[in-house]
Amino acid sequence: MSCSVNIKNLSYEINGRVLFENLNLDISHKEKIAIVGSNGSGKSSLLKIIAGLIKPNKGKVFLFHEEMTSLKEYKKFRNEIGYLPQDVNDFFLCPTVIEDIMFNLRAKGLSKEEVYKKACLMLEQLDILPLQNRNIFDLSGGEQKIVALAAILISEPKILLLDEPTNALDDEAQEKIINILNSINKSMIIVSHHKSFIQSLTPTIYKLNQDNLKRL
Ligand SMILES: Nc1ncnc2c1ncn2[C@@H]1O[C@H](COP(=O)(O)OP(=O)(O)OP(=O)(O)O)[C@@H](O)[C@H]1O
Repeated sequence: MSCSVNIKNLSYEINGRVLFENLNLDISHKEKIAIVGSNGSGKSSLLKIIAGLIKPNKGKVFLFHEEMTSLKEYKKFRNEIGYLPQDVNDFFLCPTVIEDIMFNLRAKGLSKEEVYKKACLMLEQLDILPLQNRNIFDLSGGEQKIVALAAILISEPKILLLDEPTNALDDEAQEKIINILNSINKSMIIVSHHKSFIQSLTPTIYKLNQDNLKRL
């Protein structure tokens, strides 16, 4: 089976505390998996390693069968990975919602008109079109989370790494996110404490527990 992400014997420790050791995980092309685990077990750290934001102490990460030997190596896959951090405060690059959502596609050289149309469509899909001219930093935490997700989804990355995507979202917004993520046929790793949310997205759930990943 073709794999998007392969993790081999990954170990990570921070401040002398081992978060995981010799961890292995394979995520197939277009497979969705969820990772659960108690607070501080290392779920966000694992996602950051896969996203190329921090380096593991040991082990290998392969993206699309290519080994990521250094953080620099991730550059060529920047457009293929959509990483939603748990805390989106530092995520945004532009002051207004519409500018931020348009940023990546504009940077790729697409015309302003084309990108604006796509951005409005994405905002409409997520039911946040009225927010388009708002200053991002005036938005609520939940609104910011949906805007960040819109900014990721518009670039159509091949792998989505979503850290607590429903954190701070009301029931209606959660339902919308579930529908959108279910309609996307991409590889996804979803970290969440929200059981029913996870179950509505994937039957493949792993628990990060006592240094290793166990399939539930
Ligand atoms: N930059 C850092 N400096 C020091 N300690 C860190 C750092 N990043 C993470 N940690 C520690 O590593 C441990 C794992 O953190 P991580 O955020 O990966 O856990 P988590 O499973 O995602 O937790 P939660 O479910 O609470 O979000 C925690 O004890 C955290 O305090």
